[in-house]
Amino acid sequence: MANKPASKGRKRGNSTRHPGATDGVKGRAGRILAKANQDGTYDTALEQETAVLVAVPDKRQPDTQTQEYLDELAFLAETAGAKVIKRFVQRLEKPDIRTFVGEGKLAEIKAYVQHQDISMVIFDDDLSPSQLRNLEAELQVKIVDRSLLIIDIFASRAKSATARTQVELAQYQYLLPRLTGLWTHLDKQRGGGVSQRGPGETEIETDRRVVRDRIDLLKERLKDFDKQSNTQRKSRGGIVRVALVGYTNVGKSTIMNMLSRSEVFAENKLFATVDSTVRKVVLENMPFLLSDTVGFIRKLPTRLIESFKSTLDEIREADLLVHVVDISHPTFEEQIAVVNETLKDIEAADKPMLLVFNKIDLYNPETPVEHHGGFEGMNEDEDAPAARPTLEQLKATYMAKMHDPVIFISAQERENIDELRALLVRHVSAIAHQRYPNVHPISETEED
Ligand SMILES: Nc1nc2c(ncn2[C@@H]2O[C@H](COP(=O)(O)OP(=O)(O)OP(=O)(O)O)[C@@H](O)[C@H]2O)c(=O)[nH]1
Ligand SMILES: [Mg+2]
Repeated sequence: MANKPASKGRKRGNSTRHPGATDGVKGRAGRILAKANQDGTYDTALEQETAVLVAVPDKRQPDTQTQEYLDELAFLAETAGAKVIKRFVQRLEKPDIRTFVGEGKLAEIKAYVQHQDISMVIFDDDLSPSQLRNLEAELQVKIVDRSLLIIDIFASRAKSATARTQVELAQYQYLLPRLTGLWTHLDKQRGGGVSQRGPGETEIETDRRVVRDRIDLLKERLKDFDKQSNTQRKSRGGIVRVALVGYTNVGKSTIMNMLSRSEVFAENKLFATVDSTVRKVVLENMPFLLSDTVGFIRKLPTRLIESFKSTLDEIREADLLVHVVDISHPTFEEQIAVVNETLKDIEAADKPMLLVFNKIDLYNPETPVEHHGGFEGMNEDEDAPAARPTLEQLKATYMAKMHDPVIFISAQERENIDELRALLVRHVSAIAHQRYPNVHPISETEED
């Protein structure tokens, strides 16, 4: 499958490549933290990589929020297999155009990285190609930005041919604008070859062409997958389609498993699900298709959204969305907003929706809120801890404020699950009756 160009005599680094990566652009479209096996599967990194995180919030962003964003970045890094050793924060009106952080902070990070033998520096934002280059040259370690980290996790999780192709497309699209001569110093470091030189402009041009060709090929391949899945979807007939959507790690797969008694991979890591899974569920004689989809996250790279079009079609074509929220998460309100924004981006925002607040077993009003703007009525810009509302207060607030139906459950502790089922049946039936006014639900015996 690989479209391998003749090597230009440049020495190969460690083969941390995506199976489809081209030799000419070695390593760059590969996983940053894990090695691809011969069979195309991935091992987690053999030696644990150590990382420092860097955030450059603007001056108005409260500290607690910065820390929460960094908590999430640390969780992402951990999911990708790296151990976070330290966090650096620099408040700036706007990031430095050349090196993202200012000169002094850069020197501080450099000293730390060298002294502690850190293997990578992870930025909570996306870096421009030139910032990335300058930082690599300056810090002499792997530089990872938020997009690359997320794409890397997706790469380790994607199982189906479609998801793998989508990830590979995202990898090459990320890589293309970043192909420049200065990339090679890292390989020099790794390989240590004395005679290594950076590639000349011609080689870079060749690399770019190879990558562009690859992108075209992957897009073509995805079109074919699209055709196949369109046919598949048509063959599903007029059965009502429900999609579980939500921020990553909120419990979508757990709910899917519970409702469909299937075994979808659920785990306390970000992006446990990258492939979408569709199951037929029958509740109270009402059949419908339930799909579990990839979780959303703050600053999900748009490229990734674009390349995951086929996966996101499950959401786009659903009749009903079940928006799952982790109510125990300190920033759950922001997560709701991120999900709604992403739904808008993929043009799926105007669908009927049920809002399911999950993990009520973990919700504890005693835990002080140590961040800004988590709840109704809190001062958005106050850093001072405030009391959390009780679950009852939250329920009352949300029932009153949302125009979508709202339900509070614990998928893990099986709390309020019958109510969730009843709510689903009610809404699915309404859609089915609207579609086929004269057809009554099938009985269990007729099913299948
Ligand atoms: N305490 C508690 N944990 C839960 C509940 N529901 C799910 N979890 C846990 O939350 C973690 C994430 O659950 P998943 O079902 O994988 O979440 P997801 O939304 O599918 O996540 P992604 O696929 O990564 O987007 C797992 O460790 C679950 O066991 C719940 O009601 N209470
Ligand atoms: Mg999942």
